[in-house]
Amino acid sequence: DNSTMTKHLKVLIASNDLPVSGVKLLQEHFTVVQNRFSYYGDDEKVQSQEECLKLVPGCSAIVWASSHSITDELLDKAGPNLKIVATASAGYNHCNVDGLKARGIKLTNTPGVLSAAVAEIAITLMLVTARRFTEWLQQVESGKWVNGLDKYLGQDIRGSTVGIVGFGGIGQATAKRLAGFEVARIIYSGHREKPEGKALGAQLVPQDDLFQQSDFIILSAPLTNETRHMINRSTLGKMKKNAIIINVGRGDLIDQEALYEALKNNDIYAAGLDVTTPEPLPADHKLLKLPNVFVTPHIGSGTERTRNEMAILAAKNVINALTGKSLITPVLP
Ligand SMILES: O=CC(=O)O
Repeated sequence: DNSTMTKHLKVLIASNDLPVSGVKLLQEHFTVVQNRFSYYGDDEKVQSQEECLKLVPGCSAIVWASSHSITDELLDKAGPNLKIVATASAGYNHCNVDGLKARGIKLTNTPGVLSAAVAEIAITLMLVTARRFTEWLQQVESGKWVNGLDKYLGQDIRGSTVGIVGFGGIGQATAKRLAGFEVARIIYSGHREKPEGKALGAQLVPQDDLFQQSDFIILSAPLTNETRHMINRSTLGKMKKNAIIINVGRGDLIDQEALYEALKNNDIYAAGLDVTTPEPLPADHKLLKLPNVFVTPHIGSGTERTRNEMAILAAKNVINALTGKSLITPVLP
């Protein structure tokens, strides 16, 4: 145990909601300062940002646990001690990679541990959109059921073609979970063939083919300049009338205005979104008025086990970085 060697190092936990398992692990090794305010939603956003700027000077590490952006101002305020930012998320589009790179600061994320939980939400959203839960739930709430044998019929996952955009950990975990659903085909798009594809019965196809052939299109790609608005008027125009889009990646993978039009005109069948632009999506947003949309509030990794594993992985990356060991899940080594 060399924790006495590191106790003088200060670590900022930049939000008040990191699972306590991660907080405790960090406290065993470092002097931990933690944001008292919530970074999710908007209520305490300004206080939370101010608190971070106040606490960060002299810190050797920051554990980031929100989808808000890491600003240059924050990194400058931290000063030369800052060695690593560990984000408790798989995505790192919000992490100011250029700013970290320019300052020689390491970055880690938490892929892998959350793949199963996010895949479960992808499957959930496939089921609830294919089976028209938005409409059914409205009927239950109003007490007026219209469940005649030929009414409000849904679609089967059985026999369908499922297209997965972004066949990394989450995409593969989703394919794995489809094994019992008797789908006809699993196809995926991306830069290269993945060695795991064969065992999962998944086949690499050009992205346009995926958009044209899929009954379900699952977005599990990271948000980059290349993937931003990959779902747009043009790609929506290639899709089948019964296509269902599931997004468990990032809201900005989709041009939401174009998606709204396609859903409203029934050019496609439905959308299941765990991520939106913005987050939170305002309660009166027009997307939420459509009968063929089901939205969840960015809960992909939200299970007890997964959030704990993410917190611990983030903490372990910090410990390794500050004790000269190699990072477990590096983005910027
Ligand atoms: O959105 C959640 C994540 O990137 O882990």
